Amino acid sequence: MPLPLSSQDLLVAIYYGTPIACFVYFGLAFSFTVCTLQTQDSGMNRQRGRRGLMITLILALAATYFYLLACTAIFTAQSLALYDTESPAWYPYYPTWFLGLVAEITLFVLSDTWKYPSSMFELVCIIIQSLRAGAFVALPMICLGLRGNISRPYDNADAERQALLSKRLASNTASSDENGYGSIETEDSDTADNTSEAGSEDSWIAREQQSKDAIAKRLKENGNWFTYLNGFMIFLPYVWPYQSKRLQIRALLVGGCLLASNALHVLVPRQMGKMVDSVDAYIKHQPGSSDSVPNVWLPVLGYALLIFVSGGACLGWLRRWLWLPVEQYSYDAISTASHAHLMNLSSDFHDSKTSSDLTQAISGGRSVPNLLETVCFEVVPMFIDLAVAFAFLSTIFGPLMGLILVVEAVIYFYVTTKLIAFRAGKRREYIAIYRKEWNVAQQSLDGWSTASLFNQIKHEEDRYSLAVKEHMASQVSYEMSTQALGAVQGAIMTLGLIGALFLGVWQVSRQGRSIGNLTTLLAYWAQLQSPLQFFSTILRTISYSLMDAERLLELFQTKPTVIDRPNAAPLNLTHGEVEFTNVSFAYDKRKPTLKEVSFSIPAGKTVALVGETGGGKTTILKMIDRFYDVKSGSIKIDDQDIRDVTLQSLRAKIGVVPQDPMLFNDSIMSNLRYARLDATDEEVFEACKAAAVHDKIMSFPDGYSAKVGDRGVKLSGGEKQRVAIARAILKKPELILLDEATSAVDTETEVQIQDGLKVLCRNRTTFIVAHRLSTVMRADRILVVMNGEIVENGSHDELLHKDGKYASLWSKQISVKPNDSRSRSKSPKRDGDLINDLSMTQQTTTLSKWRRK
Ligand SMILES: Nc1ncnc2c1ncn2[C@@H]1O[C@H](COP(=O)(O)OP(=O)(O)OP(=O)(O)O)[C@@H](O)[C@H]1O
Repeated sequence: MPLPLSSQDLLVAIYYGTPIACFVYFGLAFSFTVCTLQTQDSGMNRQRGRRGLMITLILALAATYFYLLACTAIFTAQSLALYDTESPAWYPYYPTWFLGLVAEITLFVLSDTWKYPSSMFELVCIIIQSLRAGAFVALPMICLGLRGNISRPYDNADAERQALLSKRLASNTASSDENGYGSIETEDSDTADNTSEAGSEDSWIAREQQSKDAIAKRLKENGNWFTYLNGFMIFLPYVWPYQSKRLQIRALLVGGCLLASNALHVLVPRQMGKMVDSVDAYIKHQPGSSDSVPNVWLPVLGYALLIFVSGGACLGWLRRWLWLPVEQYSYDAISTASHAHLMNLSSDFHDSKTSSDLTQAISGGRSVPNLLETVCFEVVPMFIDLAVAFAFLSTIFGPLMGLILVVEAVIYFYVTTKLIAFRAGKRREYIAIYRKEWNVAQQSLDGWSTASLFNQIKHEEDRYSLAVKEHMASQVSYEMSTQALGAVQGAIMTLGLIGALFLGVWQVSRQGRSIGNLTTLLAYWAQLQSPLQFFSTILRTISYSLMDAERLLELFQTKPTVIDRPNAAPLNLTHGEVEFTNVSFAYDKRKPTLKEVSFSIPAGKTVALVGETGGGKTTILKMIDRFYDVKSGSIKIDDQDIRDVTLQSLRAKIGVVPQDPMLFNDSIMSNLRYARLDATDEEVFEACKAAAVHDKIMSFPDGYSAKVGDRGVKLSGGEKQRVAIARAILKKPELILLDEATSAVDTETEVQIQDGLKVLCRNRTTFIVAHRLSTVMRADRILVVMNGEIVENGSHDELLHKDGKYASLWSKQISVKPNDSRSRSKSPKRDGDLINDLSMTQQTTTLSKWRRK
């Protein structure tokens, strides 16, 4: 019985509309769950059997729809999503099953064939339709059964919005074979366990893992990708030129160029089709017919024009020209901001980072503009291209052609993402082995003299040769996995092209479509493949840029711990009296470094800090120039708490000679002038003479212009220390901190330096840290620092008299026991020298004198 027209229309509408509605709904809802990290609960993986049943049922559904590609696509996508998601949120699934059920029942009822099945085929169709309806009912029931089982042991309210990261990323504890959706599917996402293993050996891998963990942690805290990405808004002022209208216009014009490129991606193949059609019409034109002769040159000109506009000579060039200043603006803004931020962070930050961490943090500054450029210039145009292509191909060749494209793209993206994750393990292994080879080479070359001394050159050769072989083997494995990725991608694209060609050729040969249309299809299809080919590169760029951006964000969120208080005044240093009151401090709160340290140093006096190594002497100096702030208590200079004065004014008044002076890789002159940039050459020479280093410098072939090498490696330890002393003298500070300033010089040079130091320290409050007690015995006050406490305080004579810790240290240094009776001569006379290495006889005499008293 023929159906009324309205029922026919309804049938067609349901037949085609339902899969489209399901496709759109599932796509959007699933994407939303991914972006908001929504999951059901973590108990789902215990129900693997039932989940497997659901996946099988959905795949069977997909297979039964072989004649309706959209349905096959949607149910295949559902089963893949379910397979990939450990704890899925179900709302993207239920409505599609419900719609499927309603559509099946409606089609079943309206088609009437169930009443009078006229053939075996129709009977089979009825049975399949019934089974499908049954599956649509069974699926939610299995699902509800799962939820019922899960809700018992788990608190659903809490679990409802758990982050669906792969376990490793989310918690950094358990390992998981599967990546949850919502996780960052980076190249390395499946090889975390290897990472932690290699991490201890390879800082690069460890750093990468740290960034991933940071991303996972912040993602979990934020609850969804939108808020997570919103965290990067802190960088917006550095990326978007707020201050410059000119640059803003340029950026907008670049957007225009991109849209023009999208349009040209359609127009060029379309024009090619027109060109072919015009040539075809020209060939077919009958001489003498009433139709005008088709113009073949106009379409050619049009095509040539479009090709020119879309090429690097026009649009490409224009886009680059417009964008370059914007790119430079963001590079300038973000690099200088991150450098300035780093330079203003406090000691606790700098002490905890390696120099490569810090330089990477600055170079990572490019990551944010990179990320934005990749998304704006590659990802967004690629998706616009695909959307336009879907619309264009569906219009010209019908919805089936559009569907072929969508299916190809979805499969391509899915498989590429999975294969990239697989390849990541190989890549990590390859990089680790490559770096190992490099390390072996470097170590053996660096250790050439040791290898020669121990006659191990052959051993080093074998070691390197083995490392090269391992490298080669791993390269084969990595290259093959890369080729496999390319091969699978190529196969998917070829299958897509074959599908499109079959449909196109069929339409041209059987449905009278023009040959130009086929040309358009071929050209357009080929053009669409190129952005897809770069998808894996884009994915990797995004993944690395995101990691770098995360590091940069962490850096920007780190605040300096030592800062000027509001209304801090400049330090008014009149005399230089220093007072510590109950100062406590700890680098790590689990282990106190200074405990209730109190002492007072009158203006212009010299105080020496002595005691066991690691006792806290250097820390006391670091507290004075506020490399760290006290945790409790206070430090006052001339009655001003140093936390109430500006950092700049405090450090301007202090001259430091550190334990291990750091010199810049520049000339000696530049290093010396660093103390006072406007110092004249004569002043520098005077300072160097005072530090007994002038003659030494003059003996270098390049004199003061000699380069000191990285961190001053080209100078001996003693030369470096003397340059550091000269630098401190040049600064003309009012308070002086000498941290084992002469530990690396010989006794003779030390005697030379003492004159310079005498000049430097005269009438200035001076702190000296020293291990050689003979160098500080003339100090006005000696503080013995043990385990973070001042255990003794007094002059050299007083402390020897006390017969305590200092006396014991002194006796050890001069190799006599406290009650040794060998020495009975007189104490050395005070000559006012600050630093003086006494002869052994003198030292022994001094101690013995006090023992006798
Ligand atoms: N930046 C830091 N972070 C963590 N701990 C630190 C840091 N600097 C020093 N320490 C620890 O603090 C303690 C005191 O160190 P400090 O350098 O003040 O000792 P010191 O008395 O000067 O030793 P030395 O005579 O060997 O120079 C030591 O246990 C040291 O390991």
